[in-house]
Amino acid sequence: MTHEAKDRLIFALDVDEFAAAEEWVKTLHTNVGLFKIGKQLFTRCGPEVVKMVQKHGGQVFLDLKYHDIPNTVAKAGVEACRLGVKIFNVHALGGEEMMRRTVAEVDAYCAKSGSERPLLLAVTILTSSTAETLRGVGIDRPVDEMVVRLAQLAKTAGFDGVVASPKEAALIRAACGSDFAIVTPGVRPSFAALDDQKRVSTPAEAIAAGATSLVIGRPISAARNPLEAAGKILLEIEAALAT
Ligand SMILES: O=C(O)c1cc(=O)[nH]c(=O)n1[C@@H]1O[C@H](COP(=O)(O)O)[C@@H](O)[C@H]1O
Repeated sequence: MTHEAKDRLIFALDVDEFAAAEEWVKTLHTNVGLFKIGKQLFTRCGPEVVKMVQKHGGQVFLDLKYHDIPNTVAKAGVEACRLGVKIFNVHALGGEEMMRRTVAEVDAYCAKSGSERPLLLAVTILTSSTAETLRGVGIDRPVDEMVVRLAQLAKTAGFDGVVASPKEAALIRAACGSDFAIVTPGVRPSFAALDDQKRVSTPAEAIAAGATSLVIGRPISAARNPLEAAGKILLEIEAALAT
C-alpha cells in the first residue's frame, strides 16, 4: 500500500475504553494513517488517549467539534495544538468570528512554540442531517446550499478545509478551489451497512467527487476482519486516485 492512500484513511475510534482504543490502533495501524478521537472516547479517557495513538505511530484527528463563543473555541484550539494533534475541528455554524479568532490564536501559538500547525477543519452540515433536520432548527435552505455557504465561510475565515458528506464534495471543490481539504464521513463501501448515516457514498465515489480523506468507523469495526476491510478500502481509494 502506498502512504498516499493510508494517509487518506481516518478510522473513527468510537469506543468508550482506553484498552479497546489501543487494541484498534495496534490492529489497524498498518492500514490506517490517522485515528479520530471523538467526544465519547475523549470524555472518558482525556489527553492520555491522544498520547497512546501517537506512541503507536498514528496521527490524531481530535474530533470535538467546538462550537462556542470565539474566545472559548480559540483557547480550546490552542490546547489541541499543545496535544500535538494533526487535525481538529469546529462547527462552521459557530460563525466567521469564531473561526477567525481560532486561526489567529492557533497561528500565534504555533509560531511561538515552533510546533507543527494542525489542519483546521470546519464541520458543515452533519451527514446524519436532512432538509427536515434543518427545518426543525429554523433553517429553510436546502442542505447542499447550506454546506457550500458554510464551506465558503470557513475558507474566508482562514480554515484549511471542511468535514462534509461525500454527496457535497464536488460542489465544495467547485466553490472553494483545489487546495481546500474535504474530509468526508458518511462513507459506506458496498460490503457495509448504512447504520444511522443518511447521505452516503462509496470510498471510490467520495474520492472521485474530490474528497481528500475519508472518515470510516463501523464499516471497518463491524467487519468480520477489520484489517482486511481497511485494506479493501485502501485499494478502492488507490484505484480512484489513479483514474
Ligand atoms: O466530524 C465527523 O467526523 C463527522 C461529521 C459528520 O457530519 N458525520 C459523521 O458521521 N462524523 C463522524 O464520522 C464517524 C462516522 O462513523 P461511521 O458512521 O461508523 O463510519 C463518526 O465518528 C461521526 O461522529
